[in-house]
Amino acid sequence: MIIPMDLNASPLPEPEDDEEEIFGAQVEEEIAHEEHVETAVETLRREREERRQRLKRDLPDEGPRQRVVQQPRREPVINTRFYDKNKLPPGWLDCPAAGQSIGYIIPSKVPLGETFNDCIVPGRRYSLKQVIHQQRVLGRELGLVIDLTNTTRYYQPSDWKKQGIKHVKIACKGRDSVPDPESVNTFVYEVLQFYSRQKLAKKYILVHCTHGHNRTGFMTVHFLMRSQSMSVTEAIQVFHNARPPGIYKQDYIDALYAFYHERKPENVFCPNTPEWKRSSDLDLNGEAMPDDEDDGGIVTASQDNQVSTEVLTNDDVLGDAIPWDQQEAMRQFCYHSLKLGAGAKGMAQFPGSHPVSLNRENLQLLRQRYYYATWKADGTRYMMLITSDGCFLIDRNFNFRRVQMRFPMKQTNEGVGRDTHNLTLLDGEMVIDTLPDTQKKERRYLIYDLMAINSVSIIERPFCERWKMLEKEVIEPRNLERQYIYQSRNPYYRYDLEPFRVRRKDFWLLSTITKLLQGFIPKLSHEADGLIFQGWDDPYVPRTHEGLLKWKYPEMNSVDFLFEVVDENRQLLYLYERGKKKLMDGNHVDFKNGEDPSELSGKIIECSWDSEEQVWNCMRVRVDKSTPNDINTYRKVMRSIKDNITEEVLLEDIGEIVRLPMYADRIRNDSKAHSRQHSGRRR
Ligand SMILES: Nc1nc2c(ncn2[C@@H]2O[C@H](COP(=O)(O)OP(=O)(O)OP(=O)(O)O)[C@@H](O)[C@H]2O)c(=O)[nH]1
Repeated sequence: MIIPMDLNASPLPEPEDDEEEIFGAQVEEEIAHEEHVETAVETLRREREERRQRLKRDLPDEGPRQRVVQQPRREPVINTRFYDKNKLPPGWLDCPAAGQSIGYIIPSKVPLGETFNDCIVPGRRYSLKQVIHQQRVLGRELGLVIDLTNTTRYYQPSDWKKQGIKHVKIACKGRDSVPDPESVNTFVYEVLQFYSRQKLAKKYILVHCTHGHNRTGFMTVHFLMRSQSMSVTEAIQVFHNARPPGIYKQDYIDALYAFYHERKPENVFCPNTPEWKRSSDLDLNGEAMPDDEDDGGIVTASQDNQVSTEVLTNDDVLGDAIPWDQQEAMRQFCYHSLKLGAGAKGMAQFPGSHPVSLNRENLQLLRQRYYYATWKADGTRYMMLITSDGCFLIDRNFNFRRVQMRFPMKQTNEGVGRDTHNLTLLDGEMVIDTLPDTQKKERRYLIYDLMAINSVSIIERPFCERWKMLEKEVIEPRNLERQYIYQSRNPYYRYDLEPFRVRRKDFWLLSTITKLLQGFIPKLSHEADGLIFQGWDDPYVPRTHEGLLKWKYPEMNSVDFLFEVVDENRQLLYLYERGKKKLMDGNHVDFKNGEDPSELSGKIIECSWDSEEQVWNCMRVRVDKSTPNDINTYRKVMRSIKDNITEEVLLEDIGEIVRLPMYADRIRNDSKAHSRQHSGRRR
């Protein structure tokens, strides 16, 4: 999306005199005992003022200000509970009102309601009405205000609405932390939605925190990063130009580089704290007093920046939450790409293709169609949607979460084109690899299918074509850019800081299945629980795909039950039948790993069948699933258990299959093509 830049707009006029302002202050809930509080506040204020005067007298002019910038901030000496509800935010008065527009975003300090008038002389007021008026003078109509302050005391949001302006509150603590990723996602979504809805009349978005620098800058930079091809340095500079000195908290700047996996260039410096902020309020140590909501202490940069000591598990929740509406729109895109028609709002189910268990009957399919095999990676299933403003993992519950990844487009001959993929839909398994040399654990997304590329559905194309496109269009451009990062559009990007690695899954000719089973799988650096047989010419079939076959090691054939414990520790096992719970009478589970059954009541448990004891064994709790298997899946698993296709039987059968003429010819051709490709790569 291209957002017109309006960086040369003229500076704003000074705030005008008060024109009968319309706000009443909102009384903060926590100030319950007003009289007591006001006396305490008065005393504290007087004491602080005395200390400030003393410091001003005793210290040379620049002394304390230097220390403000260089020393780590200490805890405030005043209990913030005693803040006067009409106290001006420190530095607010001298802080410039608003910056120049960045596209349609106008960064601003918080406008204050009329209850603040006693503290502000006419001529220095900046109320909601004045904001609207000032922007009108500059030819801008406001349509949306995004309020990032962490309080409701500054003005009444309903006053914006009375003027026909939408108000969105995204409360962000300014102290001790950068805005959290979910708030950032909400901000970017709100702005994008606002842009996309107003086709003709372009209205502007006022974004404010308390002073319109750090939180406002942080959010604006995120928006620029996701809506345009920019580096973090460029985006920070754009904000700096529009609202000097821009973001002036070092940790906010570091968090932005960390979030977008970019190396910070050596010549990037954090601006000094502006004069209006430094001289506003000083505490006993000569440091700037924090506002109750804004400013302050030690900021934690994104976790990517820190050395991680976490233990990786397949059940970890990956990525950041995003607004529900955004998920709903992306669900519809998936349904559309998979040609499923529109899913009922809020009711859509995970549409990914699902294999069926191999039995003696469907084993015959291998003789009728041309198949390849691959190991059945045992991690967590995710589809992935890459869009220009982010990359989203889609779990089995059809929930979307954002992960910070980069998927560049293939370079055209002209070397121009869009920078990254937009609306490309993939399918795969997230596994945890243990690196053989160091035993270090690393997450890897093994992609095995490509269903849409840049918004074009390709599900009807044969699998072999989709799989080749996956390599050419998605994997190769990433690898190339990674290799030649210094020549890329963003030489500061660091793929090694992404939350997981990415690879295309390999598929093996059926003639090499013994090697796959006995040589390759045992050496894999992640778990595998069987094989997948993939029809080489098959389309992508959403939901159950009767032609996509899974073979599991016999002891790993499993069913996911909904488990419940009722009175007197009676176990109940449920499956689903036409979307409703179905009690599986006569089934019983053993908990050989010492789990307490009563604690698992209400959970989905994955069980394998012990044919000697005629009982189910609980293997694990499926935290990634909210519904049990369907009765039909259960029947297929039971059939596969009964048919008992052992490794031996399987290898024997496939040995026969690959001698069939249809296989023999294609295998010969494919082998030649593979070796040509490999020798081409080696050259
Ligand atoms: N289609 C396909 N699926 C694979 C592949 N490798 C691993 N899988 C996984 O195999 C799963 C299907 O096997 P099941 O045994 O039915 O599923 P599960 O592992 O118990 O988990 P559920 O998906 O919850 O049923 C898919 O959902 C994928 O997560 C692959 O190469 N192709």
